Amino acid sequence: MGKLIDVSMPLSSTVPIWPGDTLFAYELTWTKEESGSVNVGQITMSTHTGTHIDAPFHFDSQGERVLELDLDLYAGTALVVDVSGRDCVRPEDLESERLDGTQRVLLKTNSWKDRSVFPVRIACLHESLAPYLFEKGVRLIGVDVPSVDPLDSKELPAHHALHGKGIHILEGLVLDDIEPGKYHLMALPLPLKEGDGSPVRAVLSR
Ligand SMILES: Nc1ccccc1C(=O)C[C@H](N)C(=O)O
Ligand SMILES: [Zn+2]
Ligand SMILES: [Zn+2]
Repeated sequence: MGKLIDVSMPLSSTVPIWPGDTLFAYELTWTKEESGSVNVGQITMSTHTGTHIDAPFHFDSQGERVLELDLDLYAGTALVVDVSGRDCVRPEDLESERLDGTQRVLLKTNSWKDRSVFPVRIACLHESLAPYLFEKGVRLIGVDVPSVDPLDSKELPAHHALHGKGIHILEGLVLDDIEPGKYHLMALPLPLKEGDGSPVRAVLSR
């Protein structure tokens, strides 16, 4: 396996968050001077900050929580596909790709240009993508935007359609410098027992 390429958003007080959601904060509970031995930090954040996964519980109250998710979903071969320029990604946009046998597909929409602010508009996934990807054997879909649905959607058709086909969701990847093609992905969630989502450190290697 080659060198790891980081495709995660750095977490700091300036990381853009979903409007109205909890701001990211890191602070020291005790400085080395105060404790006499060590600096000890604490973090406060929404589970949907930066590069993260959605557990089905995020949009389905009966759905699985983070700790119940199969870790194998988040580690293994992944195909990076360039779908930039599409408003809504549909099966025909993926027809020329060799998806068969790829359990993980990462879509490079290039629609979140300024990572210092939360986007106003992003490319989304059409719900018909779910049965198409399912037929191809895909189990994880990753995107370079904060959501697989339009930002103002309440019904979340893509989230539900993907979940209905057992396809899990990874959001907020940084794919700007990644050439389309086949990689090895690792993006493991934290072992949050009741979590509806989790930040991940997502990496690719050739
Ligand atoms: N963090 C939020 C706060 C309030 C309302 C929605 C969200 C979301 O993250 C939903 C989004 N559909 C998502 O893809 O995860
Ligand atoms: Zn999310
Ligand atoms: Zn989501």
